[in-house]
Amino acid sequence: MDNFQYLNGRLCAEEVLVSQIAEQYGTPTYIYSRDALERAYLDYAQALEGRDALVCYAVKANSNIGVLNVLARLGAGFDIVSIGELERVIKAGGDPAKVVFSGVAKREDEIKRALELGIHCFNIESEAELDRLNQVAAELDKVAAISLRVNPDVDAGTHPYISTGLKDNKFGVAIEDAARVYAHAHSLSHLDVQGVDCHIGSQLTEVEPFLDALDRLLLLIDTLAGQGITIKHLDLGGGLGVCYTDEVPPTPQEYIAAVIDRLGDRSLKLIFEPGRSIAANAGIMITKVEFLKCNEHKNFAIIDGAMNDLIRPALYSAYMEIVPVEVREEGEVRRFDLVGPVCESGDFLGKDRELNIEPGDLLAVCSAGAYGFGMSSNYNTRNRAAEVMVDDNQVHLIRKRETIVDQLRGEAVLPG
Ligand SMILES: Cc1ncc(COP(=O)(O)O)c(C=O)c1O
Ligand SMILES: N[C@@H](CCCC[NH3+])C(=O)O
Repeated sequence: MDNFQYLNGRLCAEEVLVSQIAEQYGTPTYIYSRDALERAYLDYAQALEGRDALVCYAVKANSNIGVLNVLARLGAGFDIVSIGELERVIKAGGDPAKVVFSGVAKREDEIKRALELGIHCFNIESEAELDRLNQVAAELDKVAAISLRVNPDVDAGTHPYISTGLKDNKFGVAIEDAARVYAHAHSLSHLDVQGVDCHIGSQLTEVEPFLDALDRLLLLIDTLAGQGITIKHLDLGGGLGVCYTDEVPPTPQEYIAAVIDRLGDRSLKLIFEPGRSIAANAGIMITKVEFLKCNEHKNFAIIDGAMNDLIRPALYSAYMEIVPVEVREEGEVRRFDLVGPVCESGDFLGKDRELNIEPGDLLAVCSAGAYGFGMSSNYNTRNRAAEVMVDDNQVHLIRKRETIVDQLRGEAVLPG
């Protein structure tokens, strides 16, 4: 969180006081740092310099078009999982020729639009999806570049909800079926087999599971070569973790160096789909303490940010660091559960946090740039938060706070 630091006890986003941003834009608000986003992307791009490679930022991590635009300007590619994400990429100035399309159930209309826009590759997750793509491509008289997402049955050692590379998970084609499915893909007239793809999970803090998966994919690539199918690119998905508490994940440089080392003299184009490791530490979410509610068992700090704004703690029991925006000189540190206004006992952003706070104080939830706003909802008819980006000490509103009028647009009562 280098771009969010204290100066004389006051939290700054770059050199802008976070309290000033709160005053201008209200709370809860997501604050992103352009510099942090750029540096995180460049960590990948620079580690791959001199190689045929593509860094496809996983749009789902943070799909704000201001965020996408910052990355597009650096030449990023994008990993999408819906046509909505592709439209965002286009609106943000991204290049469709650098887009890979993941996801287990691409609809015909989504495939059609992606083919018309000329994306780089479809990451296909089942045989049925291969046939669907071939049929839509034939109707449009196009040839679709594909890679198969292979499920290598590797334990990513992460939360079960964000583990994707095990036999039990819905994702990809089982590695033992892959050679047969590739042969089928190769036989289809409107498909061009280009790559092999996998994504074994998110928030990985060790390099070994990635390398285990890589070893299995390399074996598959050699088997396919024996079948006369030449694989040109290797897409290892996303998944590199960040530090939320005390995790020490490998850096992108370390991870990529280990991958390149494993490739030997194979001349494969490399594709990565990082989401969290680009966006998480580029953002915080700020919220205000409304009330303190203390009884003999517990102290609750009731805040104006809730599970609808940031669902990671409620959904995965994820730990997110929460810090005061202005450090109090006086008063006492007490232990609080930080709970929101939503009518659910699971509505908390943090538990048992030692803080010196009073009503009206501002708090910042750290590392909230990924899977924060993008997973927010209108539950309890709450309006979605505002999003701002700090750039060169300027604060830009990149999504205005939603209003109830915005929310009700499109809803209707029955006639009569
Ligand atoms: C196919 C695919 N690629 C990339 C990502 C991005 O993962 P992460 O944010 O962990 O880098 C995901 C999400 O886990 C994914 O499902
Ligand atoms: N949404 C998850 C990660 C899942 C990534 C998508 N496959 C999180 O907040 O940690």
